[in-house]
Amino acid sequence: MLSITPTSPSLRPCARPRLSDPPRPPLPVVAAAATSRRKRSEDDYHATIKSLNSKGRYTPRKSLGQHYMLNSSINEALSNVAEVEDGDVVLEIGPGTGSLTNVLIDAGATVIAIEKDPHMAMLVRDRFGYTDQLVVLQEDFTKCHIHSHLSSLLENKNSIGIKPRYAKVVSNIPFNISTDVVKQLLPMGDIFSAVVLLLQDETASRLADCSLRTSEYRPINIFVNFYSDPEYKFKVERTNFFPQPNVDAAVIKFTLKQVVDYPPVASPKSFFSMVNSAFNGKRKMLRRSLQHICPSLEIEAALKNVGLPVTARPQDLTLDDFVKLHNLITQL
Ligand SMILES: C[S@@+](CC[C@H](N)C(=O)[O-])C[C@H]1O[C@@H](n2cnc3c(N)ncnc32)[C@H](O)[C@@H]1O
Repeated sequence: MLSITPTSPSLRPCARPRLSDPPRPPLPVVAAAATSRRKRSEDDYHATIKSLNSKGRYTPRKSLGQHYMLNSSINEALSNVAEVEDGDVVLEIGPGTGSLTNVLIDAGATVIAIEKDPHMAMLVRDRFGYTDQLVVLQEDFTKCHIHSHLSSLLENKNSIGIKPRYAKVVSNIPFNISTDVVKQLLPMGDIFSAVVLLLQDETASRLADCSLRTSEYRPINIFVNFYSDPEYKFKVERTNFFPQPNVDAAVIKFTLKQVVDYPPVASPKSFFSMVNSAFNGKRKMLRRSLQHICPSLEIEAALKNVGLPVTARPQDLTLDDFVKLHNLITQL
């Protein structure tokens, strides 16, 4: 006989939307999702609305990119892409109502969640008050000292009695801080092994697939490939969020390189300064845009040495080419 429990999503007492609720979005679609590890989904549309109403704050804040995930299978897929397992330490940026946090805690992780909105920080603290697997910091991620927060957690033994060597990042972040998040986290291969993010689809595609000689090829592509191996995982339709954004999203995984595996440059700072100068004069040939580093003739000789034409422009160079060029012209 079929037994129905109060936890069946469609029968929970909170499942009735208020009259003020916006129309229910169409059935969410995920282009690809990993196998679900949990038996039930708690954070659907009704649960999200109930959660927002519970603190007397129903209207999501656009300035904070508050688009809440309504599809637990996508949260499961994010966790699976990061291979979150018992004893992991996971950083979550912007937990919101805690739908992804719920899945991460369920997978056995200790989560450090950084939430800028004080109401949402309070909400998520209340929701998971029963467990010591969650630390909530009410801070702006772009301004916080993430390294020191994480290092102290990694020094402790985890729930299965070992000290985890690396933490992971798993987050559905506000689209407007994507670049800041990527720039801040990717060079942290000393504390993170993987960074799995739900980003705007177009941004995820641009970061994962950088084709030479296109207008999308930018210094950020050199940066991403210097510090990580990026992989576009799957597209997430906009109908999966409340409120619905104007664009689709996608999951991207950055497997972080450890410091010993970074391309061999004497100083990443001087390397990226050269790359930025090269792209600042995008239509200019490198023999002109890098003239402030050394004379044109020497740049031409270095380009030939790398196997490139003397007329090369920044969008013609791979990461490897940039590394060779940098090492040649800065060691002259
Ligand atoms: C796209 S929502 C995702 C919420 C939740 N993770 C989910 O999947 O439903 C982004 C969350 O990030 C928070 N947020 C926005 N800017 C932030 C910042 N600079 N630092 C930390 N959290 C931020 C927002 O308040 C919001 O809760």
